[in-house]
Amino acid sequence: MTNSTLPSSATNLVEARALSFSWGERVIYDRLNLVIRRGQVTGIMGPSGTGKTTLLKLIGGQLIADSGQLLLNGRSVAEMNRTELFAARARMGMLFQSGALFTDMSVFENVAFPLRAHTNLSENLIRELVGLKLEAVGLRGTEDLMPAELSGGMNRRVALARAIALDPELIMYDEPFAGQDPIVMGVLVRLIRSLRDALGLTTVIVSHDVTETLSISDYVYVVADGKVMGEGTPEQLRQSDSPFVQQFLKGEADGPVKFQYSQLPYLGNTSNNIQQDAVSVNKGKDNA
Ligand SMILES: Nc1ncnc2c1ncn2[C@@H]1O[C@H](COP(=O)(O)OP(=O)(O)OP(=O)(O)O)[C@@H](O)[C@H]1O
Repeated sequence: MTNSTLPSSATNLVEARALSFSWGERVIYDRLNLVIRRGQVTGIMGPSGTGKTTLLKLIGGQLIADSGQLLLNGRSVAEMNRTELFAARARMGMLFQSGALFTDMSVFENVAFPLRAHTNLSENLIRELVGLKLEAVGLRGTEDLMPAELSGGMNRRVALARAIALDPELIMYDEPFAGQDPIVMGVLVRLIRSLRDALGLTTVIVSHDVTETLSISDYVYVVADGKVMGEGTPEQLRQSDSPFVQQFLKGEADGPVKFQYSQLPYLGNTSNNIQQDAVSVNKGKDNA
């Protein structure tokens, strides 16, 4: 088979094809196209509220597109049954912004949690694997500590060890640097990169921390107004002549990117608005 006849899933673990998604009246994605290439670190950047977390939920099959497709290993997430979705999710590690550990469980139990939920491994093997994952994030020996005894940065690293417990093929980080001091940020940048290098982990980072995301990514999408406004290697993006991209990279408040919550006119806190919010929250598209 020549390269041109290979299916796109040979190189692309995830593909969004003309993907549209709205919360109520609010359009989050309007025929979005992007790919997550195997073994690469892909950064997805955009102003707050553009729908970066929503995209991770679409990839994880917790939300389903209104139209277009979200392909995982060449298969449409919308067409997977519950068993297939459960299996696909077991191959994904997610590190959410809150990075929440179970506060009433030790570090060991936190990292062991996905192993217990998804496998029938013996207690000895679980102990071995938890040790290896903690080693990978530089925290071997912390097994018996409780989350409250750890610093914020250590908490995040334990959450990372938990996210890689099942040797995922894809790991997704939602704002991994948010609220961390520069030293912890540096540690996380190196850790994310070294996990990619050591395990060949396909990695997605959604973030609005420009410097860190550009320093870590092989390929970056800048998303705003439901579309890809710019894409390329970090170097290509820095040289982009798109005003959107330049405004975003430089963190300027004035320019083509609107840094406001909603493009709908402000109507005051009327009961209509409250009803509208309730409708979008209850829209029932959650597939979790
Ligand atoms: N369950 C929901 N019901 C209604 N609207 C929602 C829901 N979840 C998210 N939204 C809206 O969708 C938009 C995108 O949210 P999302 O969390 O994906 O953005 P984001 O880019 O990750 O933002 P941030 O960078 O601030 O975390 C926001 O305007 C948000 O209010």
